[in-house]
Amino acid sequence: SLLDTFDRYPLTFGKTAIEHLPRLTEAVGAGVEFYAKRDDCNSGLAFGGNKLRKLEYIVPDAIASGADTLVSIGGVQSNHTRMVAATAAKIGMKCVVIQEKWVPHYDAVYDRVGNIMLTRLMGADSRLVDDGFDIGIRKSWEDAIKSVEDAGGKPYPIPAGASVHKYGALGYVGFAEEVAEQEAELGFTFDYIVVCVVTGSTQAGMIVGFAAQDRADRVIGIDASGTVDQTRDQVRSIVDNTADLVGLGRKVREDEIHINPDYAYPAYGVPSEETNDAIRLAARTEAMMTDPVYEGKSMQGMIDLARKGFFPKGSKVLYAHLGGAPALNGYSYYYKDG
Ligand SMILES: Cc1ncc(COP(=O)(O)O)c(CNC2(C(=O)O)CC2)c1O
Repeated sequence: SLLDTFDRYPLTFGKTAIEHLPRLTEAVGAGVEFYAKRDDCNSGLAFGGNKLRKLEYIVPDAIASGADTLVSIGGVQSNHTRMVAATAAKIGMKCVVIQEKWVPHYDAVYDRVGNIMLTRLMGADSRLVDDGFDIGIRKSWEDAIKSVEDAGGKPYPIPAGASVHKYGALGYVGFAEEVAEQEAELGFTFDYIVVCVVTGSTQAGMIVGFAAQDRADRVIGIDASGTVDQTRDQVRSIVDNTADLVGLGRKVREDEIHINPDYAYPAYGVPSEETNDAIRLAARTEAMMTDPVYEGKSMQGMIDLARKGFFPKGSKVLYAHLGGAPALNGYSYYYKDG
């Protein structure tokens, strides 16, 4: 394995299930077989999700550093900060998370349900800040790190989505290896993997992992940031850093990195009617819950691309479900009539 020399701190139940989605396949009727790999059901830690797969390779470094406080950042309904809070609770560290105003919302309960409620219940110090959406390094996060030091604590910084962290993509290198193992059991291989991309190390890890299997170009990223140039740059740099770190032995080519910008509209964290239609279709055909910020948009993209013939007839498409359902509670006004 490309990960033999890296320590992993178990935060998940191990291999995540791959399931066939026959009713969604039939409803879309594009001659493409849909499957899902359920990283949204990967752990008992506060409803799980993709960040726990990433954090398994970050926690050993945090413990080795002698830190006592994990410090991270996200939007008000960030899944990432919820999973950092869960990790801190599980490993016995304190947690400070910055929740920036990444989404122009109008629901009165947006900052007290879903992810931020879970984060608070797990004892994290969740600090609301008015700064807007940006996947980059933020002053609010740097100030939080300093505030922990000023209070005599030992902070361990984790950037947004744990993406630009040195080890931030290793978890999803492992995802690619896991898929190959499961394909051997299934007796077939997937033609495409569809994944939501925002801060980038989920898709970047998959690209490096699948590059070792000569199929990096089968990873189709669906941007949900709405700032796709910044996301693309970040994916590129994480791919290069991670390829070096794991010893891939070659550079991943530009034409092996696919990020589709067409489904992030109208803005980060704001679902379009088409996004909500995709959420409803997956819910009604497979009882599979996706969210209006992330997975609803990658589900919308996968369905639309299938309907447009992007995937050749007979293709087997694997949907990477990365989590996100708790945020639905901050968007109830969209679904009050079903
Ligand atoms: C459910 C879900 N699906 C996909 C993604 C995108 O993953 P990347 O950030 O690794 O590209 C997130 C991220 N969420 C962020 C957060 O703060 O929650 C990092 C942005 C996600 O939570």
